[in-house]
Amino acid sequence: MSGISTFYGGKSILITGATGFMGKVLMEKLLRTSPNLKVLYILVRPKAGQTLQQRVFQILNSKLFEKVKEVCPNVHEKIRAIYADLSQNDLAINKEDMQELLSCTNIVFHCAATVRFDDHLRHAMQLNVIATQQLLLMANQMTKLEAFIYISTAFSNCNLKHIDEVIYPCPVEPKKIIDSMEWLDDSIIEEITPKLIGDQPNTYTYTKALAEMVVQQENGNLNVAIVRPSIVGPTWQEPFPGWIDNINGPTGFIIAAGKGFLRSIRGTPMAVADVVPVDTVINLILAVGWYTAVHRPKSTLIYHCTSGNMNPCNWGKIGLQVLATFKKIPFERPFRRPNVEITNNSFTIKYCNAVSHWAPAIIYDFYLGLTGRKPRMTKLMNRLLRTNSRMEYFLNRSWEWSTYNTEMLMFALSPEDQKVFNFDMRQLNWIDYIENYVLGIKMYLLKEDMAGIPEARQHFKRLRNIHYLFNTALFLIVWRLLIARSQMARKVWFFIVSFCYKFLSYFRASSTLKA
Ligand SMILES: CCCCCCCCCCCCCCCCCCCC(=O)SCCNC(=O)CCNC(=O)[C@H](O)C(C)(C)COP(=O)(O)OP(=O)(O)OC[C@H]1O[C@@H](n2cnc3c(N)ncnc32)[C@H](O)[C@@H]1OP(=O)(O)O
Ligand SMILES: NC(=O)C1=CN([C@@H]2O[C@H](COP(=O)(O)OP(=O)(O)OC[C@H]3O[C@@H](n4cnc5c(N)ncnc54)[C@H](OP(=O)(O)O)[C@@H]3O)[C@@H](O)[C@H]2O)C=CC1
Repeated sequence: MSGISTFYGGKSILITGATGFMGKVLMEKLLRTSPNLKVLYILVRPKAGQTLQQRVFQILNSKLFEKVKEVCPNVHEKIRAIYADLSQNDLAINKEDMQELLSCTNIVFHCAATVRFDDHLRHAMQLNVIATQQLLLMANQMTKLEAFIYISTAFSNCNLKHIDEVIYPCPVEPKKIIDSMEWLDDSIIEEITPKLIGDQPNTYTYTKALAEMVVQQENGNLNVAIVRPSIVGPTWQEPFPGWIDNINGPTGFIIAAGKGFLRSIRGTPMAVADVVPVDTVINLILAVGWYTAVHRPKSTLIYHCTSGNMNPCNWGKIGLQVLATFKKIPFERPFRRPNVEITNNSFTIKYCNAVSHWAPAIIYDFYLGLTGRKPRMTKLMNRLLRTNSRMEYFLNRSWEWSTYNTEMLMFALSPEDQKVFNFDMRQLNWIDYIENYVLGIKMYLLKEDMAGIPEARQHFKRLRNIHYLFNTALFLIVWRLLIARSQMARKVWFFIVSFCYKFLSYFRASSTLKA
């Protein structure tokens, strides 16, 4: 039996962000490997017209939880959804619930955050920093608490090139920024944001760095650890490969490429693509929870969950593999044949933007307008290019993260735990992973039927033929115009035709002689 699974048995565990991408995988793994855990408290807010219960019901009835139900049929009873809104100062948890949390919780996994790069600093501060402070305040009053695990990001110090598993001080103390949020109005905050965030690329990485400082400063005597994953991708192995449910990070680009909207991405092909599978991240988080509670390290340990140092891949390779996979597993009804170049060449970018992005979008919108439908392609193109510009910072740089603590933890695990809670990135085969990534997007995000693949392949062939036909026609038209207007073009044309004629005559003569 796995020691980590046994450890979580009988425990009351509080998870924030359980309805998010990583939170769902965290709940799934906990319930599947420790079905005898006491209770999972999850802090949830109502959303999109759904109550807390409806949201939980929907999650538990999704494909992700199918295996859990086999080992833990009473899974619904194990989850206690508690109303909370992390954007409110007291987290909006009612008194009775608060009492129960304070007296029963053994472990806290704090995953909730706003992961938008361009959030208003006030909102990002509230969610990522102030809510973390509030949770620490609660944690300090939890009588049975064994460990508090904060999920940060490997990019919280992306202004540095080499990042160690330490907390780096921020230029302005988090407390000062928190205080200033109370009296500064939104427009002033907007004005001073670039100055405050300094060499951080956005409010997300900035507030995650501040939150780490808050965790360090306000942890009292708690057993605290911080996990820093890099770019989290779909599941690698568990509960099945390729599961994903949002379009963050590279996923949105893969969809836009597969549907034929996106033809070029501004980035450096050789830059390291530090993607880590979500199940690997969750395995590390659970191992960290166990280690922190059982071994009680004297200081706050930080664990990097990255791939670049152990098993690097770059954006260029990912792009090529994604394109190769589209041939095997095409998306349905693409706008054009998928073909993407990741480049920093400004001529190529400008050419692609004009010819491959804006021109088809404008023509298509014109066609939609003519046929009485609402134009939408130029709007979509605008958003895609804006998203690319927001991600550019991460697509043009490579970082080195040290992973001593993560490696130390790997050795601290029993052989059984190393298997059940595997976070060894060296074992990842990128080709298989990317293939499952594309497949997962098709099945779980786009909800396309696999039975439609032969038809999609036919559609691809038609698009390819249209592409060749269009290019040939374009070439002939341009050439015809050139010949009509330029003496030089006529000479070149005459030379090519006479060369071909001579070559053919020579070929025919030599074959007649042989016969
Ligand atoms: C052959 C293809 C090969 C492809 C491979 C190469 C691709 C390389 C991509 C590399 C990306 C690198 C990312 C690195 C990130 C590292 C940072 C650290 C990791 C983390 O800790 S955080 C988790 C990740 N966070 C995010 O990914 C950002 C979240 N999103 C945002 O911040 C905002 O959405 C964004 C991108 C700033 C856009 O904001 P805005 O313009 O206000 O638009 P909306 O949010 O309202 O969305 C509008 C529209 O766009 C869709 N959308 C959102 N995100 C993406 C996306 N990543 N790709 C494509 N489309 C996206 C969104 O759904 C909306 O569509 P609607 O139709 O609903 O209007
Ligand atoms: N995904 C990635 O690539 C990476 C993520 N991380 C970190 O991992 C953690 C989880 O990320 P991920 O799962 O991708 O993020 P998601 O955006 O998928 O999930 C965010 C979670 O936070 C919750 N949340 C947001 N606002 C509130 C609020 N006001 N009140 C209550 N809950 C709220 C969301 O709830 P709701 O469903 O109601 O919106 C959701 O459950 C974050 O801390 C992030 O910084 C770190 C590195 C990379």
